[in-house]
Amino acid sequence: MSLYHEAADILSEAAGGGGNLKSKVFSNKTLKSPVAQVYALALETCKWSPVLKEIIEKADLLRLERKLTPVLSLLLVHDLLLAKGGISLPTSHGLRASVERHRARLSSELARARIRRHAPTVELLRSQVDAQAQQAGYPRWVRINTLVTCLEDQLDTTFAHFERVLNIKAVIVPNGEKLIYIDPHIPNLVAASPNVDLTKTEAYASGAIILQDKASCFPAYLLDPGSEDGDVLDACAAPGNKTTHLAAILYQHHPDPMHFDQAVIACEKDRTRAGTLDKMVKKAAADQICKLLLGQDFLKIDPNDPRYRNVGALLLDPSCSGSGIVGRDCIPTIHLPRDSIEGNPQPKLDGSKKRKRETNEEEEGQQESRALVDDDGGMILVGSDPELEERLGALSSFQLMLLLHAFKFPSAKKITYSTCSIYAEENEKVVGRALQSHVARARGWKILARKDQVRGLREWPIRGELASCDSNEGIADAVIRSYKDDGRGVMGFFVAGFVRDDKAASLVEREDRRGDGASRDGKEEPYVRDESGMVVRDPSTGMPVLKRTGKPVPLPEEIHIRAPSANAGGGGEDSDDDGPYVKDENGMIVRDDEGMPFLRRKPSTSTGLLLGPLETVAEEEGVEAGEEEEEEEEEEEWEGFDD
Ligand SMILES: C[S@@+](CC[C@H](N)C(=O)[O-])C[C@H]1O[C@@H](n2cnc3c(N)ncnc32)[C@H](O)[C@@H]1O
Repeated sequence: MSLYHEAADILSEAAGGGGNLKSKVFSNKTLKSPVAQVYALALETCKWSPVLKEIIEKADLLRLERKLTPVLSLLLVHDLLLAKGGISLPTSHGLRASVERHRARLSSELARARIRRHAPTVELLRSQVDAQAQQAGYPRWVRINTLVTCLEDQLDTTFAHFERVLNIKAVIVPNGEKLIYIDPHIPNLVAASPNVDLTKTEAYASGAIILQDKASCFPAYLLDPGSEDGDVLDACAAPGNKTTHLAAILYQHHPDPMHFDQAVIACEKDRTRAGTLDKMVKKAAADQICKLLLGQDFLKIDPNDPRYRNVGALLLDPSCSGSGIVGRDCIPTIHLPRDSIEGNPQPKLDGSKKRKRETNEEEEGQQESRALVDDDGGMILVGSDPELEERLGALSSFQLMLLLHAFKFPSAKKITYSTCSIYAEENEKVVGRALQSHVARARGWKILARKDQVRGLREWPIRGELASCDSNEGIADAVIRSYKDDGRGVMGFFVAGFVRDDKAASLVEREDRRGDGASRDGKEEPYVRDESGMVVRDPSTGMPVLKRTGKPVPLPEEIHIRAPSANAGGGGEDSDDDGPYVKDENGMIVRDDEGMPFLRRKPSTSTGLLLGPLETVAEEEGVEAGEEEEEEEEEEEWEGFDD
C-alpha cells in the first residue's frame, strides 16, 4: 500500500475519532512506509487542510477525479504543491497522474488562496498556517510594529472592539469573545484571543502588526541595541521577524532619528528564504534601516572585513530542530473538501480497512521525539534514538560554529544566541562549549548575567536547566527558556546573551594582537610570527619556531611525538589520534583549569604530566594557535544544512 493510502487511513480514523496523531501513527504496527514519513505527511496535511480544502474545491478536483477520496486529495495536493520533492510515487502511477494533470489549475488556486490571506510568498503563508495550527491554550501574539504605528493607535483601531483583560489565562481560554492582553515583559506586544483571524485586518496587510510568538521576541529585546552599538548583524535572518524587531528597537533608541547612521545587516544563506526576508523587511517599512545580504552564508563573512568594522552587536538565531514550535506534535482538525456536485459534507474517507491497534506505551514513549519538523519548514525524519542524537549532534556543532564565528567580530560587544528547540544539546550545551572556547576566553566573551538584562527578561521566571549547565547556577540563571504547554501561551524557546569584557580578554589575545615580537613581560619574544601575528610552528611537533635558531623548540626527551596523520578528520590537533597530549574518551585533549594540555609520557601512560615552565609558554601558544587554526579549518569544510 502506498504512503498516501497509509496516511489516508490514519487520517480517516483521526477525522472520525480525533485523538493524538503521533500515538496513532507510532503505535501502528502494520505500516509499510517509514513511520516518521507517514507522520510528517499526515501532520502537515492536517495543518494545511483549510487552505488545501479551498484549493481542491475551487479547482473542482473531486468532481473531475471521481476515484479520489477527499483525504487522498488533500494528501496528494499537499505534496504536489508544497513538498520539496513533489508526490513520492512513480510518474506513471494512477494516483499521481490524477492530481498532476490538474497542476496548473491547482497552482493558480494556491496563488489565489495566498493572496486572499495577504501572504506575499508561500513561505509567509507557511508561517500563517503554522500560527493558525496552534492549539487551544495559545493566543495570537501580535507585535506592534513601531516603525509604522504605536500601541495606543492599534488599541484604538485594530483592537478597538477587543475587551482588555489583565491575565494571559483569560485570553488563551477561548470563550468566543474578542479579548486582548498587553504583555508585561516585551514592550509593544499583545496577545489576542485565538478565535480572531488577524490576517484579514488592514493592520496586518500594511505591516503595522506582525504575528510573532512572544518567545521569538526575546532575542532582539535581550540584545537591546542602542545608538552606542553601531551596526547590528542578524546572522540567520529569514523570514525576518527578528530583523524587523531589531530595526524597530534601534530606531526607537536613536536620539536623532532624522540623522540615522546605523544599520541592521541581515544575512540569509538560502536564496528562496532570502526573497521572503526582502518582502518582510519592505512590508514592515524597515528597508531604510536594513541592509540585506541575500544568499550570503554568515560563515563566509570575514569578521575583519572593513564593511563590518562597526558591527557592535549580533543576533544569532540559527537553524535548529524546531522542537519547541507549537502545533507540531498534536493533531489539528482536518478540513475535508466537498464534492461540488454531491455537496457531500462527509464523503467516503478512504477505502482501506481499519486496522487493529495495540498501544504499547513504552514504545510510544520511545518514539515521541522522532519526527522533527525543523524551524525552517523542512521535515527531518529521524527513525531512531541514535538518529535523533546524530541529528542533534550535527545541529549543535553547526550552531556552535556560528556562535564562535560571531565572537570574532572585532567591534562586537554583545550577542544573543537563540533556538526554538527544547533540547539542551542545542541550548545550554552550546553555550557551555562556546564559553570554554579559545576565542571566547581570548576576547573576553562572557554570559550576560540576569541582573544586567533588560527589565522584562530579568523578570521572566523561566531560566536554564541547571544540570545542563554543569551545575553552574550563574549560567543557568542567566539563560532564558520557555516551554510550550505550561500555561504561559508561548512556544518552547531558548535564548542566551553574551557580552564582551575587554578587561577579561586573556593575555594571549593581547599578545596575539600586538604581534610585534614583544613578550608578555616586555622582553623580546623568542618565537617567529607570521604576517597575521600567529606564532609559526613546526608542522610535525606543533612546537613554535625560535627566532634565535630558526628551529622549533625541542621537546623534552621523554615525550613521544608522532607526526599528525594525514587524514585527521576535522584537522587540527584535537583530531589527531596519537598526538602528544592526553585525550579523554571523546578524543578531546585533557586540560587543566588554565586550559593547559597534559602531555603523555613515553611510552604512553594514563598518567599525564603538565608542562614545565619553559614548555608551558611554548605549549600554551601552541595549543591556542592550534585551536584557532582548527576553527578556521572547520569553517571552510562546513557546508551547512540544506534548509
Ligand atoms: C531559525 S531560522 C531564522 C528565523 C529568523 N531569525 C526570524 O526570526 O524570522 C534560521 C535561518 O538561518 C538560515 N541559515 C542557516 N545557515 C546559515 C548560514 N550559514 N548563514 C546564513 N543563514 C543561514 C536558514 O536558511 C534559515 O532561514
